[in-house]
Amino acid sequence: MASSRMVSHYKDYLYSICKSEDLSEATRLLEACQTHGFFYLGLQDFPEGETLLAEANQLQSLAQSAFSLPLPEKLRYSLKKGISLFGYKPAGTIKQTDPSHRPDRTEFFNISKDYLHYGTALSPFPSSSSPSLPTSTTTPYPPVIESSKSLLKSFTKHSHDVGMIILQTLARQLNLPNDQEFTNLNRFDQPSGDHCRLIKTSGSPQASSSNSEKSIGLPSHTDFGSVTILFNWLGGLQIESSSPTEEEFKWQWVKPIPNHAIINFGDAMVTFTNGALKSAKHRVVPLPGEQATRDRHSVVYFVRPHNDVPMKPVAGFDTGGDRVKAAGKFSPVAAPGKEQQQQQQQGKTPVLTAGEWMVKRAIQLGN
Ligand SMILES: O=C(O)CCC(=O)C(=O)O
Ligand SMILES: [Fe+2]
Repeated sequence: MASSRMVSHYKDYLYSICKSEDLSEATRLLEACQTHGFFYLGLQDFPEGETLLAEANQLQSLAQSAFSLPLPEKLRYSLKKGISLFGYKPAGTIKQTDPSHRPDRTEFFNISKDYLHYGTALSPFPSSSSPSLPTSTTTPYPPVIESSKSLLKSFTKHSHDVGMIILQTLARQLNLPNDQEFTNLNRFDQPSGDHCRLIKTSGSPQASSSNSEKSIGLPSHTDFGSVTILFNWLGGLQIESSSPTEEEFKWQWVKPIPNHAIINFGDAMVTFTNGALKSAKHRVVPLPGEQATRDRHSVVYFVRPHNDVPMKPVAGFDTGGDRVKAAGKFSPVAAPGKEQQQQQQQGKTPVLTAGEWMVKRAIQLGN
């Protein structure tokens, strides 16, 4: 993909970009975010980057152990659609976004940052939207995951830090009056949907033939948070081209590059910038060639706006006119409930909070 040239080195480059010492790299970062919504981030040769790479590798091993548990055991930790984003999702549950409604081959564990660091918040959803939610249980994850808590804590903190540097850099590049404009909406110490996701996409002996027609790795979707920091080791990820000339070029491969993270933006950033930044559609397809039968693991960290953040453009992008719908699918303007009607009567545009918005997006995506 064209953005493969857009390779930044963690801290060194990004901090220098923040200090405006490397304007050309910062400009390319902004361009990648406006066009592809994806870029690679080199993590080698810097202590902090090497640490994050090592943590991602260890989490890949953890994923292998966690997914090798028997299905009934994994199902004991299932996330509850529309109730909690966190927990286990079995394969075959996400069909809505695939045009042929093929079942997905991906299972994952969503592990809450708030649970890891603050011991709370199995649900990121504000109690007003879901009054009967449990907010914590003692063992929300299998023992193999629970016993890796310190690794998960470290990975989530380091990944969040990377996300904040990127957001600060973008705020500068977009000439926002305050370069903390985006980071202030994604604070680590606030209750949010931030989480680490461990993923397994199953290979299958028949994967390269007719079976591949009947299932898909992970259907086309946009992420709905702010920044996604993704580590994968096998191919299969594709993004929708920003300028497809012909149908066969509609999807572009995003191959893993050793020692790099893949960064992409989610729909929250589209909302905050009223469309100036892009959240690209992406999917995971059955692996090409000799990789076809191999199980594929990914490790992800999702930075999401904290629960009480209003989902509306930030100062500078709030033109007062029409608001862009993130991914063309879902407008963060609230459906007129009682509170929203009151706001409308007062001449205000009703706006969902990030917590409320994420419930709707999660249900829409089938998880
Ligand atoms: O596994 C991958 O490479 C992509 C995963 C992904 O897009 C997601 O979890 O949202
Ligand atoms: Fe994704």
